[in-house]
Amino acid sequence: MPQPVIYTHQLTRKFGDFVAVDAITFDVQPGEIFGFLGANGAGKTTAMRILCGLLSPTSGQATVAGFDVYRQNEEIKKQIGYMSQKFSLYENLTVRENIQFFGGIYGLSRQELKDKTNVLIDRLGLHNEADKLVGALPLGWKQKISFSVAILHRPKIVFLDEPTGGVDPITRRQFWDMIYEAAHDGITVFVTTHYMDEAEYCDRVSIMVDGAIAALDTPAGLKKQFNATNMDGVFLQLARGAKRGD
Ligand SMILES: Nc1ncnc2c1ncn2[C@@H]1O[C@H](COP(=O)(O)OP(=O)(O)OP(=O)(O)O)[C@@H](O)[C@H]1O
Repeated sequence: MPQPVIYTHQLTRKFGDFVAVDAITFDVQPGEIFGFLGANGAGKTTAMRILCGLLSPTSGQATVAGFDVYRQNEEIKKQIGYMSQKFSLYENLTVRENIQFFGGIYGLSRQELKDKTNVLIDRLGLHNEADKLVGALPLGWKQKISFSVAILHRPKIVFLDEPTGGVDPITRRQFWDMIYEAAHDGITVFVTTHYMDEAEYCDRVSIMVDGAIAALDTPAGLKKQFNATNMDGVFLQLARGAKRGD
C-alpha cells in the first residue's frame, strides 16, 4: 500500500464545548477522488480547514502529503491547491491576470507563468475571453478557470469545496471531466458536494453526520450496504438521523 496522501486518526475539533469534528479516522490514497459528504453543519468545512493547514485540531492526528497538521501547516500549504465556490477568482481582473496572479502566489517563476497561462488558455479554448474581466463570464467558466488555477502549480492534492454549486448538469459534467483528468495525472482530489450524482463519480465517499463519519466506502459499496439504488438513497438514510443542520 502506498503512503496515504491524507491520513487522519481520531481527528477532533471543538469550539468551546461544541464538538464540530468528532474523532474522524480515514485516509486518502494518491490519485484518488475522495468525496467528503455531509448535511449542512456536519463538520466538513472545519475538517477541510484543518487538512489545509488553516486550523489546528483539538486532538487526534492528521498528516497531509506526509506533513503534520499541528506543526507543519506552512509545508502543507505548499503541497495543496484549494478551490471553493465561495472564494474563486478576482472578478475585476481579466482571465489572464487572474491566472498570473494566482500562479505567482503559488510560487511559479515568470517564465513558467507565461508558458502555463498560454497552455491553459489554449486548453480551455479561452482565446477570445483571455483579456476580458472574469466578472463578465458565466459561472461555469469561472469554476473551470478557478479549478485550473488551483492545480496550476501541480499540487499533490487539491481540495474542492462545493466546486460546482449553482451550475447546470452539463457544465458540472464537463467540470468532472477536468477532475478526472487531474486525478489521472496523479493529483489527489478531495471534494465536498451536495450533488449526489457527483458522489457517484468519486472513487470513495465518506458521509459525515453530526461531526462523525457515519459511512465510508465506494459508491457501489455504500449502495449495497444501505440497500439503496442511488447515492441519494444512501445519503437520506444517514442524514435523516442528524441532529444538526437546516
Ligand atoms: N469558528 C467557529 N466557532 C463556533 N462554531 C463553529 C465555528 N466554525 C464552525 N462551527 C460550527 O461547527 C459546525 C460544523 O460547521 P462546518 O462549517 O464545518 O459544517 P459543514 O459540514 O461544512 O456545513 P456546510 O455544508 O453548511 O458548509 C456547525 O454547527 C458550525 O456552526
